[in-house]
Amino acid sequence: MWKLSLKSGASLAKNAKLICASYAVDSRTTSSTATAEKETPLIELDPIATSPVAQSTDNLVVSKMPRSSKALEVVASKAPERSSPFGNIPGPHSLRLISLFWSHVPLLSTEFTGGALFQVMNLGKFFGNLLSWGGNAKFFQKFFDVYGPVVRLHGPFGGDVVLLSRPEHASLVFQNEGTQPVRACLDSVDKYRLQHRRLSHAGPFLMTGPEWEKMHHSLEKPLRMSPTQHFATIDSISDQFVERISSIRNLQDEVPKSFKNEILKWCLECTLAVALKRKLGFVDPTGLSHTSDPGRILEGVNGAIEAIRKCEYGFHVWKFMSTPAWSSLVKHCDTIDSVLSKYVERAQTGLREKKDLKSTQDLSLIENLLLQDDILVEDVMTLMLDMLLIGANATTHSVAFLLYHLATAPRCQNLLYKEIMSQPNELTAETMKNMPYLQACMKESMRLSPPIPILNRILAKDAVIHRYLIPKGTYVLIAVHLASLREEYFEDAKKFKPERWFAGAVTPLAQNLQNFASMPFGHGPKSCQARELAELQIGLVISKVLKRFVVEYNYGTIESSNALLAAPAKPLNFRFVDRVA
Ligand code: HEM
Repeated sequence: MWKLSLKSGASLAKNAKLICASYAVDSRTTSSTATAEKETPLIELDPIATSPVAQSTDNLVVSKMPRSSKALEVVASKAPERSSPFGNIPGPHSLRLISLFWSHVPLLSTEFTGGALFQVMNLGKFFGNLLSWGGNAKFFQKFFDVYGPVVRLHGPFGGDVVLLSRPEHASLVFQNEGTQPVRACLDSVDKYRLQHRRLSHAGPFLMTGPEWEKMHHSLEKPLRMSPTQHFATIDSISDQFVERISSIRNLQDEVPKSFKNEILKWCLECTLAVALKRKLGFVDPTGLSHTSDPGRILEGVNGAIEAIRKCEYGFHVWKFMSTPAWSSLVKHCDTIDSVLSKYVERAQTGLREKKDLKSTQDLSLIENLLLQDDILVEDVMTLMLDMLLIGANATTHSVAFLLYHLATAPRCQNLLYKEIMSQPNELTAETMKNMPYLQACMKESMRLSPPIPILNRILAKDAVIHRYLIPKGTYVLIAVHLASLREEYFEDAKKFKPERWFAGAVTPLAQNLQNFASMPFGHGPKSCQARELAELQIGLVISKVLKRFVVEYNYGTIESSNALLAAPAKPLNFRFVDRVA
């Protein structure tokens, strides 16, 4: 059905070869950087070995992220004989000065440097515009433009941060992460749970080691089953959302500027429907009362996200004294917790009353977890909070950006509409798998606007990256958004071109590189556990919306905001025009 542009494939294949050369050079031992550029690659990568796992849908294939790349493993096994010491990695002097100053203050940790980095971005004017805030996650590019592909930010006590963006460098970090990778994030949430609430664990996003593995394992089956198990509920919530769009439009068919909140309500309803197996009424056609349970959760989620952003992206003073942002975080997380605890108690009572429980098939996600001996009730609570704060917000932003990209690419919107109309009237989890253009649109939108634009890891082992020896324990930030916008990996990188994801559009080798250049759901054992659920929710709601409306956006370009969770930086006053039958 869909034909592919092999022209772009040829050019990407050429780029892929160049990048292969750079893998080889990175992992080799050379004393001179100058001669390295001229050397031929040590290893010719086998395109078959590097072919990504592919998901076949008739004659169309949309490539999936490979769990690990054999080609990259081969490269990693070539141990370097010589490398440049960590201290040689270039980085900004202004941050070095700041770190010296702050090292006199008895606080901080590695995350301080991350916090300072974002703080300094806001103060960019004091640093000759070098660090000026670009309005979105692309600000890292300024560091790479000045210091090259590997940048070191100096931490006060040696807890330095290394910035990376190239896929070949990211892949080396992932190869070194082992079976229990460590992701450093959200110290404020960590403190709220472990110190303020005195819980035993910090939640699936923040946990590490064997405790994380246990939680991860417990979540695996219920999350894998949830797209089929809860399809009908998500389907009906999405129908309600379409009705809500219809009812909140003005005479010009535009929805209010606060439309993102409407998407969030749809998403919270879907997320809690999976968690609790009940609808709470977020997408009520008559609107939401502030005092209702869904109203309080919505306010709590919006408030908590804003408070976490303030805590994480400033100096971490809240670690030592209460600040307004910290108090707000506590207040909003407590609110969500108090509402949700009621539902968890009901689930516990319900389980006690259920006699002869033969199958877990019909249980909600939290019932599934409550039945497991080694999962505490407080773990279930933190999981739900993580799902609402991080999962639901990431899904909301993905829907918002996909609507925007389709609105500004009418040709693609039209092709997708045709694919939707070629499906049976009632969509199912199975028929949705047979919608390759929809899948390609989702992939392309998340490439251009990933909801989580920066991945991070604490290095589990020493690694040689770009011939620098980076020690175990270093905090590494990977600006995945930047890689996905580079021409070496994606021709016409800034354009929305879903067709680029079809099998055969590029060589398998180039496709493998693209997969490491665009990682919206992360990579490896710590990658997103709810990817299939999130993709189903997004695909279903977009299909329903496009079936009913033509979507337009008339207010220019929407960039991503500068945040851990990248949100659309402008109001989403889309125009939804009824399709003429
Ligand atoms: C489009 C929506 C979503 C995106 C783009 C997304 C993306 C991500 C990313 C980038 C990570 C970190 C990966 C890494 O460090 O390698 C992650 C982790 C995770 N996500 Fe998602 N996510 C989405 C929706 C959801 C939803 C709806 C849920 C829950 C219902 C969820 C549950 C999780 C969990 C539990 C983890 C932690 C996995 C672990 O560390 O064991 N995500 N997600």
